[in-house]
Amino acid sequence: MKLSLLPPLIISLIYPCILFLGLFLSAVISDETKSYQKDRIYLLRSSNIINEIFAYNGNLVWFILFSFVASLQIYIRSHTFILLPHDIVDVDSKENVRAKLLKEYMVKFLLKVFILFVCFLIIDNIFILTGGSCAPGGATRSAEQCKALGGDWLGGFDISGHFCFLTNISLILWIELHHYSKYTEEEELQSRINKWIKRSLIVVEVVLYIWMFLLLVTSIYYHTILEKILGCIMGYACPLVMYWLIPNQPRMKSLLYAF
Ligand SMILES: CCCCCCCC/C=C\CCCCCCCC(=O)SCCNC(=O)CCNC(=O)[C@H](O)C(C)(C)COP(=O)(O)O
Ligand SMILES: Nc1ncnc2c1ncn2[C@@H]1O[C@H](COP(=O)(O)O)[C@@H](OP(=O)(O)O)[C@H]1O
Repeated sequence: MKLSLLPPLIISLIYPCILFLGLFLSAVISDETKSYQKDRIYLLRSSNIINEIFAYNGNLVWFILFSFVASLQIYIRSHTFILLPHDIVDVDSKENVRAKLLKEYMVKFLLKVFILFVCFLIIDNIFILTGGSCAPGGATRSAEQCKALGGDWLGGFDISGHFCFLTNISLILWIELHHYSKYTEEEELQSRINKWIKRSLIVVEVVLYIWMFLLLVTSIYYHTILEKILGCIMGYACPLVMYWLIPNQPRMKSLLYAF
């Protein structure tokens, strides 16, 4: 069963499930065992290559995958116009569809950047306000910049950036994959999709599963319970705005989206 065929509401339940599974495992595994495992098992360390590539460079990974899925949707939706008899659809409407969809995806990208910027502004300032800082003596108020400066982000209430970030970027891709799967199914286009596109979509889903794995590790081995729960809740900021708030505001939807 392809997860992307499930309704977005069902897909969005994946992340609380990962959180609570991790919280359960974290509760049944002793702190000594968790500490021993983090020291001995490479994939549980903060410096592991999967965390470095898919979390710390997650924005680049996400941008590549989002650009692919967006381009695919723009192509397939305007391509469907080409399949219709020209007396129904003229070239202008095909170009018009492409322009509208391009605008929609540029807006979605900007919204993701802006919403994550606000989320991490909140996370980092709560950390600072609760006594946290970048050590040694770093003046930065950003966890990301602190890490870039080689500092240690210590001492405050540290809402999980991994849960906030990876849940947001994953849900955007899951919902776009759902829109694509639903459209190709409705238009009976599956047989017309070449194997390279199908293989590329599998790569997108593999990355989504890698992000799920990272979040399970986060939930078992890192942070306090409340830091993870709040991080997971903040993980719904982008999908709520992009796929619920705007689509349910007709004027905003017509201004910002294609249809
Ligand atoms: C017309 C459409 C309307 C759109 C709305 C306005 C659009 C305007 C666009 C932008 C507005 C200005 C916003 C400024 C953006 C400046 C660029 C940024 O700073 S975006 C950065 C957001 N932050 C992230 O993406 C953080 C990613 N997080 C990480 O990489 C973290 O290191 C980690 C989560 C992987 C690990 O966290 P840590 O706590 O362990 O360090
Ligand atoms: N799945 C995971 N794998 C490895 N390290 C993780 C992780 N989830 C969180 N961490 C580490 O836990 C710390 C806080 O993460 P976050 O706030 O993003 O949830 C970060 O370590 P550092 O403090 O060494 O950067 C981060 O790398």
